[in-house]
Amino acid sequence: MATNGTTDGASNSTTHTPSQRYLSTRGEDSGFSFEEVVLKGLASDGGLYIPEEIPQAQNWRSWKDLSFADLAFEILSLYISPSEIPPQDLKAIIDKSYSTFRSPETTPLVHLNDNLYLLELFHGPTFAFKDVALQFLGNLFEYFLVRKNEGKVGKDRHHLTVVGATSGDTGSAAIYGLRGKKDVSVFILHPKGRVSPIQEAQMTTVLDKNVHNLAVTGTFDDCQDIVKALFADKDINETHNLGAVNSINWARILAQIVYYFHSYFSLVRASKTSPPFRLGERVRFVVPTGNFGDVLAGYFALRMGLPIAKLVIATNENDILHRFWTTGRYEIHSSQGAAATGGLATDGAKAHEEGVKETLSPAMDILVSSNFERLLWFLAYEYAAGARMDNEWNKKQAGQEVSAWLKELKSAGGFGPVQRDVLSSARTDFESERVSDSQTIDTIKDFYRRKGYVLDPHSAVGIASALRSVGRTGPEVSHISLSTAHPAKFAGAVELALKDEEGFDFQTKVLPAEFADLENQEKRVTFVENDWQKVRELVKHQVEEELREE
Ligand SMILES: Cc1ncc(COP(=O)(O)O)c(C=O)c1O
Ligand SMILES: N[C@@H](CCOP(=O)(O)O)C(=O)O
Repeated sequence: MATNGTTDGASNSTTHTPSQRYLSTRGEDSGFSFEEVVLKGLASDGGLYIPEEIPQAQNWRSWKDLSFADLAFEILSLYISPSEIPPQDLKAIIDKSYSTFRSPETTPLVHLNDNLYLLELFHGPTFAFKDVALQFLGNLFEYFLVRKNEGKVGKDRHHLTVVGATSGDTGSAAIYGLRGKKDVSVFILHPKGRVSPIQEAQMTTVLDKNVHNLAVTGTFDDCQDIVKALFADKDINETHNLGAVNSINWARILAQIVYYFHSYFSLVRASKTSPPFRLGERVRFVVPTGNFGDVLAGYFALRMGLPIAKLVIATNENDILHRFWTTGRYEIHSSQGAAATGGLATDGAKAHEEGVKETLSPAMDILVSSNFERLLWFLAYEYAAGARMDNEWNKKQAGQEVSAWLKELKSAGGFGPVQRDVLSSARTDFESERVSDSQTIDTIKDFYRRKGYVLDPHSAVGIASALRSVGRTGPEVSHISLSTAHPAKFAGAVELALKDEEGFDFQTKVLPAEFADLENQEKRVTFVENDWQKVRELVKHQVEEELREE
């Protein structure tokens, strides 16, 4: 049972509905409040937090004409008890979070052709979909800290030490969500030399005292492992109140559910087909996927009752998820690759070096997708529920099964094949695609030639997958493909695809004014080895310095 935070397990059970109480995917912890879950990030048993129940959006049809912020309020209220955040406060946090977006619709839907639509998620401060959740999470952290620290001074104040790993986009979105905020230090680890120059500049040119960029000699998975090792370390956890900005933090997933509903309603309003798309009709969403956070939010929307026919997972050549949906095995290396190298690599760092491919969609160059664990829990729960009606027993079983799978992933580099019913249940809601770099380039070219539209490489992975999906369903099924970043963030891939196109000029056609001088500005970054204990000491030292200067 939860013991810290503003509410305890006992009072939670009376003031919070089951969808407003949280448990760990590894089964040991339950009964947490939203505030506890947001501030802790990762459960102490190493699991991820999920709501005890997914709420039904009974009135979803009546939300059709709501603004993005009003819709967010309706959806978030199902997961956050008013006894924790009073409705007027939640509304104010949401309004503040989306006031920084450049588009009045926040996440506009663009018609590409026939029944194919692109959901532009990059109109926030850092031009990536991460802003949707991280503007909200930054304001949420601030809200909780102000409340915790009321009337407190000096060492009595609760100081949050945020640690996050990034392959480029989460880092800058988190930094823009938290820069200059009181009582928070932010440490962002990125793989040195493996993020795009604009992404690197977006992060390292922020010179606020509470922002620390660490360039790690390694891959994104190494950075993610360091973050998880810090969360698992009692020492720093007890002294530094670690907080998470990666999608291991439940608030990230929660905020992303909103744009599935919002884009569905935009489609109803702006349908270009005859007969038009009607409220209640089912749609397919296609999601460029790395850490499985974005598409998991779609799964929650589906389970809440939004008519989603399928969620299509679009991976690049780092295709662990596509291989799972194809074979039922979740393995860092494909069995073929393992055979070639004499077996599965069991050393984490070595597995990452050998396994991750550098692609033209670098933000998705991820070997192990952390949020997949959350889906595994729901799959394991359904499997258990098929055999027994006892809800509590089923939850326990699900936690144990997830723990066993994750243990095997760690020790043997993979697990599976999972039970046939588990795989078929995964296939009911999801399909998967793998898109190569050359297909990514062809898609960017093709859409520029046909529509004059410049896709970023991640969104192009989505569109290439969407076209395959349309090939299976026929053109009568509507598809919404998520556009996860502005093309200017990935100049290399975009120029490679379009440099020979007549009249194409990156500076005038793609680059927003906000990026024009970014790379020439003063930067601050610390280089670190791929060693979590060294990172721990650095974090401690820099927080101490920061607090001393206050
Ligand atoms: C531009 C871009 N597209 C897609 C993704 C994949 O999203 P997710 O990790 O939520 O699957 C990321 C990073 O996570 C990203 O930065
Ligand atoms: N692509 C991400 C990787 C981190 O994923 P997250 O969604 O778990 O924060 C990035 O751009 O950093």
